[in-house]
Amino acid sequence: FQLDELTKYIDSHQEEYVQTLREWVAVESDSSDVLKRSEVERMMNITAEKLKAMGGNVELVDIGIQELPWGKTIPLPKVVTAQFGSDPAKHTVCVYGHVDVQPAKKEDGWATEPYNLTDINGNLYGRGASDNKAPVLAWIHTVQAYQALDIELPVNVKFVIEGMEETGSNGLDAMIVSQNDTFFADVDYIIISDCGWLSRRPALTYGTRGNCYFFAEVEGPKQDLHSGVYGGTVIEPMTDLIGILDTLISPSGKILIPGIQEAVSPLSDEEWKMYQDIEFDVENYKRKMGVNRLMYSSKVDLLAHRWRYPTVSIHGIEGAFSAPGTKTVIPAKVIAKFSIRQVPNMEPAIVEKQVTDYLHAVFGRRKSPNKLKVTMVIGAKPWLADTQHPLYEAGREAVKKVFKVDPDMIREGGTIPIAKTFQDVTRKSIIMLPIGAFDDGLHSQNEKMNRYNYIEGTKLFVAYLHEVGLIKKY
Ligand SMILES: C[C@H](N)C(=O)N[C@@H](Cc1c[nH]cn1)C(=O)O
Ligand SMILES: [Zn+2]
Ligand SMILES: [Zn+2]
Repeated sequence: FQLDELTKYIDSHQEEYVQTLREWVAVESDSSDVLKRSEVERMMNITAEKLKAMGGNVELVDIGIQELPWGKTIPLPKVVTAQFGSDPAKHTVCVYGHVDVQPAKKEDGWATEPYNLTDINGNLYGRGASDNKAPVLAWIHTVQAYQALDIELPVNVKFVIEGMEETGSNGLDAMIVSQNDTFFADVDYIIISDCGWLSRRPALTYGTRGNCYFFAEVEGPKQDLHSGVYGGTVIEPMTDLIGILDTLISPSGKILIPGIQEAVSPLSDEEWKMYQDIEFDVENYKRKMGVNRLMYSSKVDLLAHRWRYPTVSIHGIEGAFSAPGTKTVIPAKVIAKFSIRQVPNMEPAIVEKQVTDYLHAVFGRRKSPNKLKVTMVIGAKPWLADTQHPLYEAGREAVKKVFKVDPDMIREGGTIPIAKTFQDVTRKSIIMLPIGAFDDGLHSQNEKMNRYNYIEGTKLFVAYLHEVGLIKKY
């Protein structure tokens, strides 16, 4: 296996790889903002063109429309599929990734322009750099490196690249179902590189949490009111909303919604031991976040609550006054956005009912004349893999070859909404092979991808394809 040759090729092309990442980051492909939809479309076209230029069999698949909360519809961004090689004697892997991003504005507190990739001491700052543009590019460059050196690909490689992951992968489930007997028929394994390591040690990821994302809307007066003129006489929607939000989770992190905590299996002795053996520097974790105390102090508790217990997060309130200044208004309608990260044994449909029933019961006790509406807008399931599968063995070997260490076996607290659908519909095995660093700041200000992770990650992918090619084909 010509790993040295491929490694040299990757090293000598790193400036070109960074430049392509710069071009990709410059596209504001924020899928949560419908006004940016044309940018997401542009990003899908750029991705398709890149794969076509490499000789792939590429399609832009129409996945229908998105229903917006206010009754309108808009087309969903097309999904890019591509294929390199169709040798029946080889395994076929399907690499999944996304090229949409979370929102970002300089005034959120970025030190650099979020859509202008900026290299500071080998940190490539930019929205979507780590989540998930660089890892997608690293996979594309992997195929390109094999092609450029005229080294036969050890496996057939397919790609599924989408533009709606950050809003729950709308439309992708249906596409997988409809193409299960066509595009996915000859796929043996699915590879996802959309998460990060836990420390400086490379890792293989075997689980993700799901996410149930809710809107809770409280509507009262027909329009906003002067708080001096009307305050004290009107029952304020915001007060109702804050009141019910405060009943979701206790200050010590206990979820108060009946049925949620009860569905979760306790940590087994084996898991406890595994977590205990993982390298995880709690002090560094706190320092990186800029906090002096966490919800738990032990490493095992922290990892368990990050990976395999559910949690509630409150993200924001639409309609609330949030600009600088001192506007004295009583908002007429406010919509809270909160989500529950769930774990195996929890079902989004059941969580939806538990949350809706509970909030209506709590709201009912307030005897408010205002109206409450609770909607679950994303119901993404958790995912768990079999770490004894040859895909993981191949991962361990590839990490050892490239980084000269054994990988950590970790779970991811975040969600890859489509992972469980891939598993259930295609019945193929999945591996998550992350290349992001532990401190990349996904979804946050100053997101970055380390040049080191980007380039060494590409080498890892090159080695990984070789290892998968060695798995016995029955
Ligand atoms: C882990 C992955 N890179 C990611 O950031 N996923 C998002 C997906 C999501 C879940 N609900 C809405 N979007 C995440 O975990 O927040
Ligand atoms: Zn992602
Ligand atoms: Zn993300």
